Amino acid sequence: MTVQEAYEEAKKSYEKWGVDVEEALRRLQSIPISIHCWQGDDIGGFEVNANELSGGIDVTGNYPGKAGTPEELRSDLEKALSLIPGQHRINLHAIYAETEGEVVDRDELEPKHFANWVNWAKEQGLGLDFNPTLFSHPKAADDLTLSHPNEEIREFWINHCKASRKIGEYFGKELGTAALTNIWIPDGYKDLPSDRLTPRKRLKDSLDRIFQSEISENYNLDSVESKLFGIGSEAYVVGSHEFYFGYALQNHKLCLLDTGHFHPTEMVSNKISAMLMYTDQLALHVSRPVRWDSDHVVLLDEELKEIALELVRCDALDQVRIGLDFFDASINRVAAWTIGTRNMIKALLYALLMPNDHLQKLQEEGDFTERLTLLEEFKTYPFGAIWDYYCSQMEVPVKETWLNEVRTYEKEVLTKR
Ligand SMILES: C[C@H](O)[C@H](O)[C@@H](O)C(=O)CO
Ligand SMILES: [Mn+2]
Repeated sequence: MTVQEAYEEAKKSYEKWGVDVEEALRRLQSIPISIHCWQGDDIGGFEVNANELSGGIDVTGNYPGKAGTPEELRSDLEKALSLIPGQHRINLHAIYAETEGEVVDRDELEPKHFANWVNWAKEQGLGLDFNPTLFSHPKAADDLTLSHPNEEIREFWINHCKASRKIGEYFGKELGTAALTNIWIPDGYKDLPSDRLTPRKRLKDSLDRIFQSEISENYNLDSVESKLFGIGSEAYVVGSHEFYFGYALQNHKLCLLDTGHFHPTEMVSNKISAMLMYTDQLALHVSRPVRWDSDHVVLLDEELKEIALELVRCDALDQVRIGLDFFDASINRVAAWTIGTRNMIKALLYALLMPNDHLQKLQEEGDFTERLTLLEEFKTYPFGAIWDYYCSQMEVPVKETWLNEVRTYEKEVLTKR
């Protein structure tokens, strides 16, 4: 059976339940995923005086072929993008600035240091998102930044975040699509704090100062990313979920939920509808924690499907900025991007193909037997045939054939680095 024939058959099964498959595919095509550039070089970046990775995050593995220059990173991204259906965004960190050999400290970064990224994004038809980098720097050596008791250090990081918002604004203006500039800080303590409040007061003050200058939301949106713990901040994290959700609500910012930043049994899928009662925009870092915030490559697992289902059921696809955040150096990095991003898109397709209106009605009527029956039976509906057809329509490889392209790229490009 051809991909087309399998699709036609599969389509009929979904249509029996009133699912508009063509509309689902049209909708899927319009959802951009923000792909994190840092999977390509183990969060190394291109600073002239680069420092060791810090901030309580870690990349494990030593797979050969890591990108060592901006050109290599862009080439690897292009390869991954050629295997992923749809038009997407690339998420950059400040450490990916290109300063032509000049040492430019982070508080002095300017839009011009990202001009090559912008030109490349224009050529590729991509949007760009941004993150100030508040780790891997001598002024973050003690893993304290925006909550630092030393005013000079805190000021340095405030200025870095202000500079970052201007870079986000520049992306938005140049590319015609608002950048999301996301602040994540490592601040916290390894052991029990004797004062939880004072660092949080300082963080709030820092954020107020960072966001003082108005930037049009047509160009830049700001998000704040919470965390539960990191390596070296096991006992206390200043920017906790409650802290940032409150801040985001009060200051009209986006609260960013990283799926690896909660207790192991606490599910982000269960938070989306609750938070959307009080805010009209959210952001996600989809990751995969294994025992801890390990940032494994995203799988098409139950939680990923549940997140996608929530976005569809809440009609929130235009309200939630979907970004990825994983870094695995134990496998081919282009394959890591491809697997994780294809899985995110697959989960969205899975959710769009559910008879959601009917399932909602069943719940309202109290028919939990049919609700459970359908939720389970749809797991084995011929979703794969629709996915294959989507890939072929979007001119990317069908099924696992994309791996041949990665293998060829590895042989011809990556192993020669
Ligand atoms: C590199 C990223 O900014 C970082 O992973 C951050 O988003 C995070 O999740 C830290 O745990
Ligand atoms: Mn994250």
